[in-house]
Amino acid sequence: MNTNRVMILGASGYVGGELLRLVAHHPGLEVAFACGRGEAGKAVAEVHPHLALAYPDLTITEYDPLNLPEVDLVFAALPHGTTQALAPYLLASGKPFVDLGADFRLDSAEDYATWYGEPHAAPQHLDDFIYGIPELNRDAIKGAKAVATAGCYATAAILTMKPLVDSGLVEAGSIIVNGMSGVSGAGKVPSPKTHFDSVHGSLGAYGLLNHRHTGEMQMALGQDVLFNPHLVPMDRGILVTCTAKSAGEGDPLAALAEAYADEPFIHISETAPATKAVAGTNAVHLSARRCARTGNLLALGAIDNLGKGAAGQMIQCANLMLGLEEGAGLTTAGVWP
Ligand SMILES: NC(=O)C1=CN([C@@H]2O[C@H](COP(=O)(O)OP(=O)(O)OC[C@H]3O[C@@H](n4cnc5c(N)ncnc54)[C@H](OP(=O)(O)O)[C@@H]3O)[C@@H](O)[C@H]2O)C=CC1
Ligand SMILES: CC(=O)N[C@@H](CCC(=O)OP(=O)(O)O)C(=O)O
Repeated sequence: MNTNRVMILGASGYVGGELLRLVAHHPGLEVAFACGRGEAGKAVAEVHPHLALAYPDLTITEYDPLNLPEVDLVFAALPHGTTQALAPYLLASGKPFVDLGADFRLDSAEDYATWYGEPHAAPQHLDDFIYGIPELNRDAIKGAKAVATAGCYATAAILTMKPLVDSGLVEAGSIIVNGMSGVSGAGKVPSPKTHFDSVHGSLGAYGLLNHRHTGEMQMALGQDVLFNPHLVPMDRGILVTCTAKSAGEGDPLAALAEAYADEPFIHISETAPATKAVAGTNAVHLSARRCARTGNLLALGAIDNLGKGAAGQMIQCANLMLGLEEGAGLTTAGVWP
């Protein structure tokens, strides 16, 4: 397999660290530049000690969007808003670009303003990006120069509910997504809400009624969604427990099995999924059933927020864009316990 040289923007962050970890074992990618901001000048082994053996000589560097080096693909795992300023340069360079921030995920500048509370700074480039969930948009991603990979909660909720919606099993507007995330979903910089003392031994809801991932869920599912996120005292993982009123008699588990029969990263089971089984992987574990008493639908999905919810999905998209095998570098099995 040819080796493609990649540049990682945000390499000193949590997702950037996960990208570095996955690229270290990828047969078709190698890290040419690992870029950061405040951590520039430090060794990768200092910023990410778990990667010391994989990258003994690599240093985090600054980057200049006006002088992008010769690379085969750019990954960006930067705070929301940052790539709106970078996109014009990256797109002009013609280099394949996989973005993880929310800047180019939504269909319109109006939707972005609704969910992010600020005007979009580069609305002319919204149409240049394909929404990055390969199980939904594989062919479009293959031909894309720029992909905006989905948010972590959104990935879990969309993959869990879309087959049920597409099979006509869901009464429109009745979907409720209860999402539970590990604290790494909030990035590496602690806040009063993510401080150890706030999270340890506690479970709380946040972002009620207006969490920004609701917009992505509604865009992909084509109907209103009530999304209830919760912060869980664990490092990694997202579980979504979704309910909806039933609009048909079909079996929701069969709908999942049929929709994802050929999907290498999706595992369907009668057993309710849990986050630990997907930790460190690109796997999506799904289950669904109908409540015999109420007739309501229940569907569950588990992913690693840093894996399929972030770096894993970015690499899956990059593989498609570069013409590599879709699962290259993503075959890691989980760990247990
Ligand atoms: N964590 C998760 O599970 C998921 C995160 N995301 C999204 O991915 C992106 C990255 O998340 P995450 O890795 O958790 O965040 P972190 O806070 O852990 O890392 C942010 C990275 O961006 C760099 N950075 C910060 N501010 C700027 C800036 N103004 N200009 C350039 N670089 C900057 C930091 O560099 P330095 O530290 O050197 O200053 C660091 O490398 C975010 O948009 C996030 O919403 C999406 C899905 C899941
Ligand atoms: C636990 C936690 O705080 N999770 C983040 C998840 C979103 C995120 O990381 O951003 P993306 O939109 O890029 O996925 C949050 O609720 O804001």
